[in-house]
Amino acid sequence: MLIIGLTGSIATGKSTVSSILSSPPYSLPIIDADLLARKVVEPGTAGYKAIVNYFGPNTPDLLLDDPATDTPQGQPLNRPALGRRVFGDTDDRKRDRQVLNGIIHPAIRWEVYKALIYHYLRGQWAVVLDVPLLFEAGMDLICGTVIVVGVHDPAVQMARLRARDSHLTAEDAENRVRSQGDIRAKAAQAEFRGTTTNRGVVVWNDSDKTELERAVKGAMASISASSPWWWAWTLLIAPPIGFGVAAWTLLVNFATQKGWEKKKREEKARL
Ligand SMILES: CC(C)(COP(=O)(O)OP(=O)(O)OC[C@H]1O[C@@H](n2cnc3c(N)ncnc32)[C@H](O)[C@@H]1O)[C@@H](O)C(=O)NCCC(=O)NCCS
Ligand SMILES: Nc1ncnc2c1ncn2[C@@H]1O[C@H](COP(=O)(O)OP(=O)(O)OP(=O)(O)O)[C@@H](O)[C@H]1O
Repeated sequence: MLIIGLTGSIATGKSTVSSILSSPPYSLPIIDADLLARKVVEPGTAGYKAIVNYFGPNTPDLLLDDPATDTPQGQPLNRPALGRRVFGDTDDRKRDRQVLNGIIHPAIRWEVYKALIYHYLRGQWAVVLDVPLLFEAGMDLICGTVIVVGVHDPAVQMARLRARDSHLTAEDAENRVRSQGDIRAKAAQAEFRGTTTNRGVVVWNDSDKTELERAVKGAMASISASSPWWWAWTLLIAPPIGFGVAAWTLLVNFATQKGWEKKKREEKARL
């Protein structure tokens, strides 16, 4: 089964690409990290308790004060309030973001592995792993292909973000955009994996949605040509081959990650 990592920056169009890929003619299953990130912090979970313990004492509006949303396990998190604590580029925000990531990411990873096993056993030829922080969380390691969805103009990205999330102030939106790495760096990292082998694909989403659909169609034509459905069935029917291929993918991705880190270090040293 081919694992297609789908990433980008905030509001660059990952979910839009996800919904294209989940519809015909592709009809691929989607594992959405943003949804899992919500599931693992529902009232009563270990993630919820850790967040309330750490952020509760100095975030008075951390929990929703609305009887309609209360659960027997407690009041749900007030996500915009938590967002204001962790998005931004001051040292405090960065530290708090690291703490939140440390609580949520291991739980998301576990949910992702369970979902991957489920789709593998169902004989899917490919599955889409929609993870905004795919590279940052090191999840590119398990992907056969990584698609980065990017927008060249930050003003377009900001306008789409504010049109979609109208509850965010201009400052909240700025802080969210600044909390993510530069999209050009993510695109370069995908290209470094190898565009000719389809291990890394960049889809630019600067124009309208019809243009985006066309770009996705082009990308999927070459990805599916290099990983046909009968290959997924071979991997399922012959588990030793499946495990061998998975181990090989991990090894190649690990070497690529190390190569990328070395390149970044050398570039930094030259400055
Ligand atoms: C801070 C939270 C509560 C804000 O929730 P809210 O509903 O307002 O936003 P939502 O979850 O829809 O996120 C919107 C976008 O923000 C970006 N984003 C989310 N978390 C992070 C993060 N830790 N660092 C950088 N960008 C992030 C992503 O592009 C995401 O798609 C929430 O984003 C969260 O729990 N983040 C930590 C978990 C995480 O890293 N999620 C991303 C999946 S890997
Ligand atoms: N090509 C496009 N033209 C116009 N609007 C677009 C285009 N692509 C996406 N959008 C809109 O921009 C907004 C952000 O897109 P989307 O939700 O897909 O981004 P995302 O990368 O998944 O965001 P997030 O990181 O916040 O989850 C949505 O309202 C979407 O409908």
